[in-house]
Amino acid sequence: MQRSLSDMIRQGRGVAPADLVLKGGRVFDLVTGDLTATDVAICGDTIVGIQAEYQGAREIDVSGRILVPGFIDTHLHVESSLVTPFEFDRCVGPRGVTTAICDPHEIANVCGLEGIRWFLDCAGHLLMDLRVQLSSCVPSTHMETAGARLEAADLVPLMDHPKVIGLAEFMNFPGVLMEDPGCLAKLDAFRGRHIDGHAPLLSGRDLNGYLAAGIRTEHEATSAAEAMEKLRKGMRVLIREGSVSKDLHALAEILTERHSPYLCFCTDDRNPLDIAEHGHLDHMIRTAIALGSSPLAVYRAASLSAAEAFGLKDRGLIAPGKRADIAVIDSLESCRAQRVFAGGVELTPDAFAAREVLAPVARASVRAPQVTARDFRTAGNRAETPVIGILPGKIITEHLTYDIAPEDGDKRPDLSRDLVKIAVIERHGKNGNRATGFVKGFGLKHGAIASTVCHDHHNIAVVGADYADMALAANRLSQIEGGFVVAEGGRVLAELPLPVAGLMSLEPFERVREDLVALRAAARGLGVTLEEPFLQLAFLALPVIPHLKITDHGLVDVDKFEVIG
Ligand SMILES: Nc1ncnc2[nH]cnc12
Ligand SMILES: [Mn+2]
Repeated sequence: MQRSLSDMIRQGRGVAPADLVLKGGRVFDLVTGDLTATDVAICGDTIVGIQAEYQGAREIDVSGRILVPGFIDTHLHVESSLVTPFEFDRCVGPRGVTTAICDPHEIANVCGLEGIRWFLDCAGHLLMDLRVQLSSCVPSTHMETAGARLEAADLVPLMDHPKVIGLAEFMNFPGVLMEDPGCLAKLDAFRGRHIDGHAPLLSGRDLNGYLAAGIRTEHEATSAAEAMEKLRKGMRVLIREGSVSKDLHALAEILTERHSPYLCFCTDDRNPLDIAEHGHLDHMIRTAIALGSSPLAVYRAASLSAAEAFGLKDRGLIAPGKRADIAVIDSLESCRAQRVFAGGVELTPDAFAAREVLAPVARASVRAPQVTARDFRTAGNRAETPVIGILPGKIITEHLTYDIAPEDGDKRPDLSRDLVKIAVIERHGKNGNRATGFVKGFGLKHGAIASTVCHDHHNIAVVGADYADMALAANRLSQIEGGFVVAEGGRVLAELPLPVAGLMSLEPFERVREDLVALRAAARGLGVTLEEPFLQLAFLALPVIPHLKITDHGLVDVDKFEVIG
């Protein structure tokens, strides 16, 4: 909690004992790169003294440890962790993540402002500092049916909320370039404020036009060349390592000390299984150093550069006057957090247990039509068929074309060519739309997988080799308030209910991790070869990521920005 100025001045000067002193450690100085042996004096939520000896009302011995500024995830969707903000706080805080800048457009696509307000309310009860950007593109385009629509007038009343930094990722980049009135109204309302970007593969003059609109960051860069063009044009590049989008290896070469002030880290969408198995930003730090980036460059990206990119001047260094966000780690290279302090509060099980947990919103959010096997037939008299090509570890898909000859009026899955059926079913109770298509890359040989996590409109996505199993999996989602289902031979093999908006579980993150292990095993039993099939499925519906996607309106050629069938 915040102490008086007099208390902080006295404790910083050492004329009064500090509230807390971390003694005997070495601080990693992200300005000079030095590792300096020093006590760290903390008064309330603020660091007040370093590079001197201090006494404290409470003293913790951190001898042999290294102290680094708390890590900042600069772009994520908490919903993609599949747990509530409270469980997300408890899951990643102890790994050193003390600030997270989220875009709640997933829940906003289901229940609009109610979801954003719930996130803002939750943010006031967490130990980490969760900042909530205002979702700029709900729905992401005109080519999908979402549960809500947000215009500039909906967002402006929230723009000065203390937990709001600015406008969240402006994904509808075609809408910006085409001067869509709704897009321009939002950009105008937030003019001069922080606006996050999302412009995968956009370059040249069109990128210049997009940036001229005041958009400042990019987390969708998937190659070093793309990232360098965007750095050179003044964007902050947020290097991403999520559960599906894994760009760290491709971008590690640009993570130099020279570029590090303009580079940050983010996860975007990372589930509790990957967090448990590999880590969160701590995983990115370990990996980036192992790939050859210097610790100075890497820890700057994880904290100081992020703080400066988002105007969070009160953090990013272990220095007097900064928030007491501190990770006590074993070594720079392994980055295993031994103790973590957020705003001077140590992140312990008791501290998490003492939080007031708010009741969820958006229950019973699945209002989809019941479907039958017949609903998955794909009519068509031309054999030439567009097919979504999956690129493992990417959310960018290929626009493939295969000849699939209709049989008794239906284009059926062809497992010999790994061409399986995909469908999207509108589930917000708006119009009952259903669209079908083909996808290559799952490896699926039997059964079906269904999900209400279906970026970003979060309708029902179902992929399968058997229509009856597809119907069973899709209909089961209505019974469990949404989530993931694996079905085969007329039976549900595994499921993970996500009753909050059809996106988040009410269970502890440890339980969700266990359920994900069972789901992935069940999916592998169907022949699925993808490491993360559920999020990979979820992204096949996102019409602001090139090249071919599918929504409840039909197949979307993202490059042409139109529904093609
Ligand atoms: N959840 C998400 N929504 C929109 N664009 C994304 N790119 C990666 N993750 C995304
Ligand atoms: Mn994005």
